[in-house]
Amino acid sequence: MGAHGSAQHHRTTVEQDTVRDREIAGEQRHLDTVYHRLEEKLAEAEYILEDAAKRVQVGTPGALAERDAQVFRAGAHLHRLNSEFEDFLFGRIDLQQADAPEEHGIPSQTPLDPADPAVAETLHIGRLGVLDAEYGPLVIDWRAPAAAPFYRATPLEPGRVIRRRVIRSKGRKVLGVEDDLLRPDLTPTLGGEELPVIGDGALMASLGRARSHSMRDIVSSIQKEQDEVIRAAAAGATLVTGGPGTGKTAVALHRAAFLLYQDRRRYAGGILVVSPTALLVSYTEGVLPSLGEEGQVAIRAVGSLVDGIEAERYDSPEVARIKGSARMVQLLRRAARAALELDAPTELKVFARGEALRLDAARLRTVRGNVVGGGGTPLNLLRPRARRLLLDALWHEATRLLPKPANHFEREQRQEEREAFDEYVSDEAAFLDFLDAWWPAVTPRRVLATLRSGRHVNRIARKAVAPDEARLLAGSWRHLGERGEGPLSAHDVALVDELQLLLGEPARPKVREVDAVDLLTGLEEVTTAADRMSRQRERVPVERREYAHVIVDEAQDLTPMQWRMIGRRSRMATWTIVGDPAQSSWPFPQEAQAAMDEVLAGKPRRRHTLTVNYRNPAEIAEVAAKVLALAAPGTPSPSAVRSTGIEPRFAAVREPGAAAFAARARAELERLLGEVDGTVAVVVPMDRRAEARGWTEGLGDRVVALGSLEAKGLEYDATVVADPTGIAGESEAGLRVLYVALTRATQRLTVLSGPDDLPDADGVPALLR
Ligand SMILES: Nc1ncnc2c1ncn2[C@@H]1O[C@H](COP(=O)(O)OP(=O)(O)OP(=O)(O)O)[C@@H](O)[C@H]1O
Repeated sequence: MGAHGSAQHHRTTVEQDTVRDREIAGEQRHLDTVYHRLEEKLAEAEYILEDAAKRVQVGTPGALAERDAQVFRAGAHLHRLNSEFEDFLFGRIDLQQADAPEEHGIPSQTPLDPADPAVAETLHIGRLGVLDAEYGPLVIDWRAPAAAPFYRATPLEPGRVIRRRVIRSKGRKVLGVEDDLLRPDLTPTLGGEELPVIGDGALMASLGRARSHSMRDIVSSIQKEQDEVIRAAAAGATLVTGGPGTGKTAVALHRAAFLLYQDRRRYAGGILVVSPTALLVSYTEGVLPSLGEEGQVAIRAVGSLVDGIEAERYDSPEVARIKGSARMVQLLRRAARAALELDAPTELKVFARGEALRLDAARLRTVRGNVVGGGGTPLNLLRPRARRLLLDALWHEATRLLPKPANHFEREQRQEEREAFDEYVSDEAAFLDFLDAWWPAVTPRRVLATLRSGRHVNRIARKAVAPDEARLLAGSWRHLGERGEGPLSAHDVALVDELQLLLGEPARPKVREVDAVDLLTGLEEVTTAADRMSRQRERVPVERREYAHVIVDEAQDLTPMQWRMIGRRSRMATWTIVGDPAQSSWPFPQEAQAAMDEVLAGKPRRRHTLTVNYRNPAEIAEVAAKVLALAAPGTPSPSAVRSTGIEPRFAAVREPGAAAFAARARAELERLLGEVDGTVAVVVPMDRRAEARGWTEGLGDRVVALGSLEAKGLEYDATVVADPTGIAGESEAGLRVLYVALTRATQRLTVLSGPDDLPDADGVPALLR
C-alpha cells in the first residue's frame, strides 16, 4: 500500500485505526444483510419442502428441491455456515466503470480514465451466490465469471479493478479486512470520498496459522496462476506441475468445485479425485464440503479404486518397481491362463449312448486352445463356449464309427440325436464335475494366490520378469491364503483390476438338478450349497464406473499399471493432472510418462506451472533445495512466499544404537510441540515406522509418525526428518522421497541424524551440506 501517494500516507495510527474500524463496520453491515437474506431463503426452503410433504401430488420433495435448488442449497448451507465455516463472505472488488462490453464476465482491459477514477461498482464474493429479494447480487459465487477479476487482477493488469479486499470473518462477525490497491497511480473515490486502503497481512497470517490434521480451502486467497488452472476449460487434459507447497492439491480440489458450478448436470457425481494414500484422502476430505460441495466428488486413494478392496500393505521398493511396471500385463495374462489350467483334470470320461466316451489329455489341450481362440475374451466368460466345444468333441467321439448321414432325413435324425445327447450329457454329474474342474471360475485373488510360488512365477514369466524378480514377487504374496485372501498393497490393487479385465465376472454357478438318492443322503445338497457360498465370498464386485472428469493428485507417483487402472475408469473423461516430477517415488519416469500418454491418447493438453511455495518458509525451502539439486538437477525450486527468520535445526546422535536415537527423537518432538500450536510429524524410512511410532507414544494426538512414502502431500506445523540418509537410500527414488519429507513443514524443521548420516560439528548431515 505504500506506493499510493495520497493523504493517507500521513495519517496517524489513531486515524488509521478509525478508518479500519469504519471499514470493518461497513463490511459487517453487508454481512448482516447477507445472513438476513439467507435466513429468509432458509425459511422459504423449509416452507417449500413442508408444503411438498403435505401435498404429495405436487411432486416429490426431490423434484421440488431440483426446481428450486438454489433456495434449497442456500438453506442447507446456512445451517452449516452458522457453526462450521469461516469466511462465508470473503472478498470484495471495487471496479471502475466499464466502457467496453465484457467478455465472459472478465472485464476488458480498458484504460481507466484518470480524470474520473471513481468506483462505479462494488462486488462482494463468497462461497455461494446470494441474491437479494429484487434479484440483485448480494454475494457472487467465487466460481462465477464475474468473480474472476478478484483472483486475476494484478497491478500490471488491473482491468477494471481499483481495489481488492479480503474480508476475514468468523461465523457472523467480520474480524478484519486486507486491501490491495491495484491502481496506486490514481486517487480513486467511492461515494465522493477517497477510497481507503487497509492492510493487515491477512494472507500471511493465514499461511502462518497453526495446522490441524485437515486441509483448509484457499478460496479467499487463490492466486492468479492458480486461478488460471482452476478455471481452465474442461476439455482434454489440464496438466499442472509445480514444486512442493505450490498449491497443486488445493487447486485441484477447487477445480472440482469450479467444474461442478460450471456444469453441474455433466459433473455431478462424476468427478473422481485420485490421491496417492488414504492419509492424504482423509487430510483433504473437508475441503470440498467447505466450498459447499458435498457427496458430488469421489476422492479415492489409488489403493481403494477397486470396490471391496482397501490396500493395507506397502511393498518394498524393489517389489513395487516390478509390480508397477507394464511388464506385469504380460505376466498376468499368462498367470490368469495358468490359474485356469492349474490342477485341471487330464481326462474326461462320460457314459453315454451305451458306451464310455473318453477325451484324453492331447484332445483336451486342442479343445482348450479352440475355446480361447484368438484370445481377448475374458476367461470366465468363455465357460459356456468350453462346455459347447467339449460336447462337440464328445459327440465326435460318440459318432466316430457311424457313416456320414446320406440324405436329408438322416441328417435331421442325426441332429435330433445330437440334441438329445447334449441334453443328456450336460446333466451328467461326471460332465459337470469335469467342467467345474477344467474351466473353473477364477477370481483375481485366486490368480495372485497361484503366484505365491516363485517357481510358478518363473515358469510363466518367460522374459517378462527375471528369476530374482520372480522370487521377490512370490515372496510378497506368500502371506495370502489358498483363495488369495489376505491384505493387499496399493500395487496389488492395480493388478487385481487388470485381472478383473482378463477374467471377467464368473458366471453364476448353475444350480444342479438334485438326484433323489443324493437328497436322501443329503450329501449333494450340502456340497453344492457350500460350493456356492464360497464362490459368492470370493466374488469381487465389478462395479467399475466411468467418470466425467478425473483429477489425479501427485501424478508423478503413478505407476504404468496404476495409469491403466485409472484409464479404465475414464474413457470418456476430461482430466486434470497435477504433480511434481522432482517428488516422484517411481524410479522410471519415462515408463510412467508413456503410460499416461497412452491413457490421454489424442486428447488436447493444456500445461500450467505453479511457481510459488505457500507452505514452507524460505529457510526450510533453502535446505530442501540442496536435496532437490541432487535429486533432480536443474529443476528450479519454487520461491517461498514468506520467511520466518527461524533456521532449520540440525540435531545429531553420535553414538550408535536405537535407544540413544529414540531418546533424542523424542526430545526433539517434545521441543517442537512446545514451539508450535498445531501438528508435528516425524518422518522416517519406511522400515523404521514401527520404531518411530514408539517415539511418539504418549505425546498426544498433535504428533504423528510417518514412513517417508506416507508423508506424500501432507503438511504439519513442524517436522522432524529422522535418518535422512536412510530415506535417501531406500530406493532409486530415495533422494526425491527425501525432498518430499523435507518440504512438509509450515514453520519448523528439525533434521535428526545418526552416525550413518555423517553429521559435521554442527550436526548437519553429509547429504545436506
Ligand atoms: N493461494 C493460497 N492462499 C493461501 N494458502 C495457500 C494458497 N495456495 C496454497 N496454499 C497453502 O499452501 C499449502 C500447500 O498447498 P498444497 O498442499 O495444495 O500444495 P502442493 O503443491 O500439493 O504440495 P506438495 O507437492 O508438497 O504436495 C497448503 O497449506 C495450502 O493451503
